[in-house]
Amino acid sequence: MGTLNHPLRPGLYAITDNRLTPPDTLVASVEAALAGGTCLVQYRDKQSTSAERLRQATDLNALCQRAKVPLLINDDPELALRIGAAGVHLGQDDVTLAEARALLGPDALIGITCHQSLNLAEAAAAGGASYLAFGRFYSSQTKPGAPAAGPEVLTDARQLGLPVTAIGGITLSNALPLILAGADLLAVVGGLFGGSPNDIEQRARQFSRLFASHHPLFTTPE
Ligand SMILES: Cc1ncc(COP(=O)(O)OP(=O)(O)O)c(N)n1
Ligand SMILES: Cc1nc(C(=O)O)sc1CCOP(=O)(O)O
Ligand SMILES: [Mg+2]
Repeated sequence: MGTLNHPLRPGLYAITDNRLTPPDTLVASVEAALAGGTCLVQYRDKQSTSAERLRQATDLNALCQRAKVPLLINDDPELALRIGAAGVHLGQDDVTLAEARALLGPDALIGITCHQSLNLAEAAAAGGASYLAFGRFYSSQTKPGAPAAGPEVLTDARQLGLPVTAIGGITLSNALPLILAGADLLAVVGGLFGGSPNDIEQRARQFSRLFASHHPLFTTPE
């Protein structure tokens, strides 16, 4: 991961959720996650109105810029462009990588969902993706219907030379095998923002410690 020319650091990738990080607690929750060492944030909200999404994403972008942590917008390159976010995360049924890259430019971070498929990952890498996301690895309350994946795909995907992200049902108890299999980033919703809001910072710090102990390229932020 560190040999490539991109600003992604290995570590915890926090993803927001309308149910677990509702509008009134969104900023405080992400602030706590950042204080615990989160190194990438995704704003994912499939329920709010466009106006609400604009306001929330704008607030998060200011927070993430202060923390020098990239903010990605799920599904919506136009919102990312409008607020000056670092990039987007796109699934196989979303706007294409080529369209998003054309809109956002060469420096934008664009992550692509590859499920369990090295073929999808190869296509995403050839098309200029910034990272490859695989999952879901465990059962997920946030997205129960996501197709299942096994950790070997993380190991195999490392040959493509892009940061490898794991997602789906990840908690502090089941995260380590994914890091050991080759994940550079662990994308987490429920395992970070579920449970007591008072413990978000501590949970983020414990995820960060797992990376510090087990990922060869982990660095603490400046
Ligand atoms: C890091 C990361 N990986 C996968 C996804 C899922 O994206 P997608 O398949 O487009 O599904 P939705 O998130 O849009 O429901 C993700 N968001 N982030
Ligand atoms: C948004 C999403 N995408 C997935 C995939 O496998 O593509 S799993 C998932 C949900 C992640 O939330 P949690 O950490 O609560 O399981
Ligand atoms: Mg999507």
